[in-house]
Amino acid sequence: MNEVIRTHELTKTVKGKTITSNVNLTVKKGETYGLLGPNGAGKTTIMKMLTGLIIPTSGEIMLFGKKLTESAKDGLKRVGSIIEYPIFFEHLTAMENLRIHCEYLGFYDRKAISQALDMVNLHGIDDKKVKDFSLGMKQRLGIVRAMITKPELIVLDEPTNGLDPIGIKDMRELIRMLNKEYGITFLLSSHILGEIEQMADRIGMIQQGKLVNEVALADIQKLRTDYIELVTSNVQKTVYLLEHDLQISNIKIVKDTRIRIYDMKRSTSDISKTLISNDIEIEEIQKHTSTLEDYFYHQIQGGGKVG
Ligand SMILES: Nc1ncnc2c1ncn2[C@@H]1O[C@H](COP(=O)(O)OP(=O)(O)OP(=O)(O)O)[C@@H](O)[C@H]1O
Repeated sequence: MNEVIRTHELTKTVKGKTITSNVNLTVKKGETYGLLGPNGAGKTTIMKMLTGLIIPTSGEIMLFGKKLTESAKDGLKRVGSIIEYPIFFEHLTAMENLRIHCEYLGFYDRKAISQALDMVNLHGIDDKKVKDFSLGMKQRLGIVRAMITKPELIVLDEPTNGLDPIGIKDMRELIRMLNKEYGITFLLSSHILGEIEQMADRIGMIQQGKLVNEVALADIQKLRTDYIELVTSNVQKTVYLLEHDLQISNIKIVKDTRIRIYDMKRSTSDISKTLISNDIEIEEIQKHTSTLEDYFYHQIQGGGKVG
């Protein structure tokens, strides 16, 4: 089974308000999948449905190849999750919290707890109560708790939210390590593109409750292009000079006065010198790289799929 999650037309309505509609997403085994979308887009709601915390209004969830329903929740035993914030017994230590959790689940393995605490650098603080933990430590403890029963899928809602830069880096490294070394599949959410970019292999863009696009990061990166953009009032002569004097072939006129050069064999200074020596007035010339932001902006603004 190569698919861990597949949803079909997953929809949630609350009191007549549509929160998510017709979401068809697929999470493949071994990948880190990032749900990306602004606050209120519906990411948490999707994750709650996938982890059995709320029931979909309509649509279907396939978890490890089996349909997830109220009476068939077996697949959830293979899932660990932190949706919104992890809640602990604040007056107890990390170890005590984990023991209670494991006993509750009927999974008791003292060694596994100890190993898991080591893995996330939470050992050596045996006497410290959770109420004295930083948010980053609590998040890491939340992950330990989510993974202690050795799940195949971990669902994390905004795992870096509220963390300081070191906490964010630690969290990223922890997720990467668990994914690469233990083969755990991750479903994460974030409203920050840069975060998702650094953690996910594939991205599902959520906008107003809809899945706008699902794309592999590697595919977007292939689409990144460098170009030189120049602005001049004499477009015709400029294009002639670029083609004939500089042998540049891949040119696009984007507006009346704006030209994009995708053929990067000539530098901006070579181009400027040639044009100036031919009496062309250059209002602006600059090298650009299309970014991931450009891609997503285009998807949301120009894709026409939102709404
Ligand atoms: N039970 C509910 N009743 C009414 N509205 C709800 C309910 N649950 C969620 N919503 C609304 O649905 C929208 C989506 O919420 P959700 O928490 O899923 O978004 P999100 O993408 O996770 O955003 P955030 O990052 O802010 O948590 C929000 O406008 C929220 O207020």
